[in-house]
Amino acid sequence: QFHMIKHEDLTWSESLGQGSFTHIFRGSKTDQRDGVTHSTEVLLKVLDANHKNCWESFFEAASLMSQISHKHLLLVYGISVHKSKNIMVQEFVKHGALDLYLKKSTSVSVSWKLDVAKQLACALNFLEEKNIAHGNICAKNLLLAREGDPSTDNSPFIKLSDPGISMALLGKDVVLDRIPWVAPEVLNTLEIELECDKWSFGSTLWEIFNNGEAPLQGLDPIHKQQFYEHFSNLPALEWTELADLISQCMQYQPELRPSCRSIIRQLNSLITSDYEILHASDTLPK
Ligand SMILES: N#Cc1ccc(Nc2nc(N)cc(-n3ccc(CO)n3)n2)cc1
Repeated sequence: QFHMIKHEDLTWSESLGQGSFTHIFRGSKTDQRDGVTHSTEVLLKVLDANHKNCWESFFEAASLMSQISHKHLLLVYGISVHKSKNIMVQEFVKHGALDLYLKKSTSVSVSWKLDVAKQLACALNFLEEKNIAHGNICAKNLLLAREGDPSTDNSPFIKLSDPGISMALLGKDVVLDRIPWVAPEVLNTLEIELECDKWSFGSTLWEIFNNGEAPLQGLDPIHKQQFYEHFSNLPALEWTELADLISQCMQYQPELRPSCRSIIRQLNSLITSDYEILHASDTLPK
């Protein structure tokens, strides 16, 4: 169910960082189509050699992304296995991960952030309709394909990345480090259900409206675990309507979390105009 890409058709460029048990590199792939050689810029995601036992889960995550296609889901061209290297070949998304982009950009507008939130909600709605749980929703896994330009007011465009290695195979320390994105019930079951993605969506909303700042970033794993044991909530955003949506998503009882349709409806009803005017100070152009 996968397109296999020959290793000799891949060119490797610089390292772009790492994820859980993976390294990512910029690169390119060449392929012949009707006798013509095409070279495409790609993102090469390599599974660490010392986590080779995770290769099924690594490729399962990729196959999830290539069995279904949606404008806000990352395109996976295929996989390449060479000696001990397991490689996922993804479309190269121009502006990279949203968390880094938000940290770098001094001020993106409230409507820009809402637009990104709506796109993520649409991607989740699409997955929910197919009864597919993603399991790793966070700003680091939102990729910015188009910046959107404040002056011409054209909007950003994001793509949701692959979920990566499944929770069951990640160590407890990695799972604890994913607090508060990982839903509380997952700590016991290590199983990902649709409701888990709603919890993660709430945490990702918090990140987006806190300019990419990671929630609970200062806490060590023990204190992160206590955050759940004490049924704590993230600090509320000033924008109460948005803070309400985040707390609906981040309810400890999974069945009480809103459907994607409800999330989309609530996002659409958030009036950016008065909020933007009320808080014009923190959205001044750079
Ligand atoms: N400077 C810079 C820069 C870095 C990366 C890209 N592009 C890209 N394309 C993808 N398909 C996936 C990713 N990812 C980045 C983190 C993750 C974790 O999941 N993925 N980055 C573009 C610019």
